[in-house]
Amino acid sequence: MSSLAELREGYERFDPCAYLRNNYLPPRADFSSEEFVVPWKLRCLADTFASGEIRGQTLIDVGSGPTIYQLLSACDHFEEIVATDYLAVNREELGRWVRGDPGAFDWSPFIQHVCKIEGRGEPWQDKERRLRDRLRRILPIDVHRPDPLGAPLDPPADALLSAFCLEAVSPDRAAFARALLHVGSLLRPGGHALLLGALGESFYLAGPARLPVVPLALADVRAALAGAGLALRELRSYEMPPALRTGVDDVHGVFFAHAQKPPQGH
Ligand SMILES: C[S@@+](CC[C@H](N)C(=O)[O-])C[C@H]1O[C@@H](n2cnc3c(N)ncnc32)[C@H](O)[C@@H]1O
Ligand SMILES: O=S(=O)(c1ccc2c(c1)CN[C@@H](CF)C2)N1CCSCC1
Repeated sequence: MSSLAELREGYERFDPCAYLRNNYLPPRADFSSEEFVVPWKLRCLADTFASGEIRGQTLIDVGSGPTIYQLLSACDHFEEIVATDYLAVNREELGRWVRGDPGAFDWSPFIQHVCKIEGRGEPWQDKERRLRDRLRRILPIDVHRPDPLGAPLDPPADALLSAFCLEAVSPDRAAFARALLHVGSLLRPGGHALLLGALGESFYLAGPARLPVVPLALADVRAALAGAGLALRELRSYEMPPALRTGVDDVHGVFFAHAQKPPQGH
């Protein structure tokens, strides 16, 4: 079993470029069929935001890493997007994309796919510009702290999103549940939490880093949400096809959870 110290040491070797190459370029970045993981994951988010129920001033993304795909549907429904990560190298990579620096990762295939499935005929450049305009803060975070940002978010977020973070930074299921409780404190009463994550994964590679992951089942996700006082609205899962098991990790599936913090006084 890993420890927090081992995890922190592992993340000091995390290479954002290798991580992006492993997960966000072909074969995993395959948009050709709804059966592949990218369309499934982006559709989960697009469908959830399409209702219009989840909206407000601020959405916080916990453990953003060097990626922005997870924010493409959200950015139409919040005035401000706050990205967060533990590593400066990831916050710097996000900053390069926001500024449109040369050499920043090209997310255009993901932006084009989201515009296609949202079905409004929106030019992908418009969505790219809107996310760049609304992604205004990129903050350090540690989900193992009761106050993950070091100070309360004022005002609390109207929505929280987190993708492939909590299980990838927790040594065991109890730590995963505690981390969810900690980040839940960033959310206002009545706010929505959207979680994407790995099922049955025990490790992943990011260049010289080999990171331990706590292998989760759907029951563990349910239990952690309940323990964090978040009422489950929807829980979906996807089985990773053999073609997408490329050796960069041993992920078996992906989950998508939509939960809600009870309104004040409940
Ligand atoms: C597997 S990556 C997920 C990145 C991105 N959200 C995605 O969907 O691909 C996990 C992220 O958690 C970050 N991380 C590591 N330790 C953390 C901690 N204690 N608190 C918050 N984030 C942490 C890492 O820097 C990394 O960017
Ligand atoms: O599901 S993915 O293949 C994916 C995306 C990210 C990750 C994994 C899998 C599994 N290992 C995680 C380590 F924490 C990170 N995917 C990559 C293309 S876009 C949709 C998400």
